[in-house]
Amino acid sequence: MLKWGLIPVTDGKDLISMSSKSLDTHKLWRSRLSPGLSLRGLLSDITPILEEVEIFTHNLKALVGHNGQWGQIFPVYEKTMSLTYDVIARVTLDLRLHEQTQGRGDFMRAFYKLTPLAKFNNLKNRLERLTPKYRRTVATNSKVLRDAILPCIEKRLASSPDARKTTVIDLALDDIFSSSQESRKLPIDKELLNILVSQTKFILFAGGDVVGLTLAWVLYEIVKYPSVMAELRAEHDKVFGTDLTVVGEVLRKQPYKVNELRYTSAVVKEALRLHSPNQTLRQGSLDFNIVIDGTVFPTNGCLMQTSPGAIHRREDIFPRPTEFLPERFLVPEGHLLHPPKNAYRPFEMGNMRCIGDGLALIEMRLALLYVVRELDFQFDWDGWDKLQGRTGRPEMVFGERGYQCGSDVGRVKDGLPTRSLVQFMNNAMIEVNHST
Ligand code: HEM
Repeated sequence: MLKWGLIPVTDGKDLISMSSKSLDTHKLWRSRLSPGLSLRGLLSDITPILEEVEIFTHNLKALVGHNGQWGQIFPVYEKTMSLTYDVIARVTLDLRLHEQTQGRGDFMRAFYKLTPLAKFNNLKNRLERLTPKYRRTVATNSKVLRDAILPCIEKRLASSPDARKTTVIDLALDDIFSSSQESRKLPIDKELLNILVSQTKFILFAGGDVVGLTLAWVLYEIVKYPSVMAELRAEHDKVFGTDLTVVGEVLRKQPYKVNELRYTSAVVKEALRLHSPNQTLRQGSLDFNIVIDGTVFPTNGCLMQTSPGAIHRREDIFPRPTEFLPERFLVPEGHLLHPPKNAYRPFEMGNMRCIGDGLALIEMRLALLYVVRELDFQFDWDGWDKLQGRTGRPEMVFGERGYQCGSDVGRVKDGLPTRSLVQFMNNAMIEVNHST
């Protein structure tokens, strides 16, 4: 069922689709794709992530107001999304999308034509797949993606055996060729090439929107809680010193320093607690039943859904559930706020647990490190309503203008309309050069 849903995006040759057919194949490919996303793999070449975070910061700084004023309103979600796709494409395959510098390109346009076609297998959706329009959309846009991905894979294949290899696909290729008699060169088996294209698309699908969304929520929460913002800035000063111009240099020499940002990490985790994916899906099987109060529920032929977001807001598990309390992730075991074992699960658990959690956490920590000491933010829904010509009662959920809406992983209402301002530090305004 999951495989059927993913066919328009990945041709059904991706990690999740593999799990529907054979858990062993899923396990093998999971082990091949994981090294490039491991903490060690990512920190061994942090430059691509840093470069993209630096562009993100530069772009936000370009939107501050002049003379210490708040700048124009912009949906910050669009910026966080461009950042995450630029990062993930580089980390996966050294594919440069340039979404942050050149705006929406052909690749992402094609990608976003395909992803809404990932749907449940029901009569209506089966009929849709028979239409010429559906077939045309899939064929045209899949070609755009393949034409961009294939040359990158071929370049990786052609690279010298001694060249330093850090991307997800590079390390997967190392594994494939280390266990076979063949050497790492073209041409390779056509089906293997198809699988690599499919896995690349799937990694973007699984890890793109969700990181962009979470980062927007992190910003939302830290603006709501000024004491958290202050603590973040204090930690950044403590770990990296107060000279903001050397942060990149320090990180390039000592990437492991990012692990010293314990409070920043806790802030990201707490934002993920409150704004977790609404659902995750697993394929049921003959050998897996759910037992509730002694009643056995077979799962074969069903999709099972969990909702980490709902668990994370249970008061009996997470006391003061609606408050933003990063200290939950800093207090020792046994403390009332310490999350009980297995309760905190934004990346889910088990053999299909997220393999991109390390990248997500590093990227968000770095974005905060670069941005919060340079800029202040405010969210201006009233100003946004005016710009959109909206009148009438504002839409709210739980008394807040900022809420999650939309389908799939969702999006932040109105893309989180934001204004930014240069941050004052040590009574001196940080220089922001509007012309760069
Ligand atoms: C805040 C960020 C993220 C969240 C909340 C998240 C959440 C999840 C969850 C809940 C699952 C498990 C689904 C299930 O159990 O059925 C999952 C799987 C997965 N995620 Fe993530 N993810 C994030 C970022 C990423 C990133 C950045 C990548 C890639 C670079 C990624 C790649 C994957 C892959 C490949 C799987 C499938 C694993 C498998 O089937 O073995 N994710 N993610």
